[in-house]
Amino acid sequence: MKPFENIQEQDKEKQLDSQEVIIIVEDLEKSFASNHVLNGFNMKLFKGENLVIMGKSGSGKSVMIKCLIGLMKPDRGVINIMGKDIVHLDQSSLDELRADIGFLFQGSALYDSMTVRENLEFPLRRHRERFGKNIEVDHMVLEALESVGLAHTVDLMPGELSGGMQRRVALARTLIMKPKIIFYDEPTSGLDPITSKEIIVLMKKIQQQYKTSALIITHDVDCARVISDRMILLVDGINYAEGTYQELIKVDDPKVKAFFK
Ligand SMILES: Nc1ncnc2c1ncn2[C@@H]1O[C@H](COP(=O)(O)OP(=O)(O)OP(=O)(O)O)[C@@H](O)[C@H]1O
Repeated sequence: MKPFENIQEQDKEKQLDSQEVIIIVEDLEKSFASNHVLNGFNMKLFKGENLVIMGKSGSGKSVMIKCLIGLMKPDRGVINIMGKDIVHLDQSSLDELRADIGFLFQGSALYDSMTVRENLEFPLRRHRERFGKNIEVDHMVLEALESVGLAHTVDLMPGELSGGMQRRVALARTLIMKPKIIFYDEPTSGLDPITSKEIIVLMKKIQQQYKTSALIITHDVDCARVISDRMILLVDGINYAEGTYQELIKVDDPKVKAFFK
């Protein structure tokens, strides 16, 4: 099946071509026996943008992310992140690169037996060399918590926080590493609409404050509408349609329409 194309998107592509590209994915293929999950997926993430990828359950979003972070080898294709060829990178270079990438995954839970402060200190201690000997741990912890509006929870245990607050602390734990790119996997899943909105607003604020580039996987159309500068719809293992939310909702193609019902 030929990917859906639209003229506005091609114009946008020309405009975006002048911007710095942070991630390039070309012709990505990944199969499990006869299950062809990715069939030539292409993607570019531009500096400073929030790119949303939507795909129905089982469409290969997690497989794609695993390939991007080097946890899974694609069968074919190019993955380049900040100039590094991920598919052929050795383990230590991969670890180094991953330190520049923040993750907020569904499973990125806090450590229940540690206070909020200890949870945030944990990645800092693991990557101490990244910030040098004289890092001001207390300051960094509070700064990260302040940016998610939760400085007052620093000495609480995760169990004393609501689900939404826990997710914000997990986000602070990601931010403390000063990532250049953030991967969000279903950032609003399991949250009520009001809390989801708070997280979405926060993600937008973080993009502006930290100048991060973000790849966001979500099923949440509201989240996609608010957060995305651009969207890719993953269908049949390819980037079936691309564009801004406003462009895509006008597309008269049944597979595209199915996303916005
Ligand atoms: N390690 C694996 N071995 C075999 N098949 C796999 C493996 N990982 C993923 N798959 C298959 O790849 C397909 C895509 O899975 P993936 O988890 O990427 O979907 P997804 O789009 O993230 O779905 P969801 O939105 O439900 O999380 C599925 O058919 C899944 O069974």
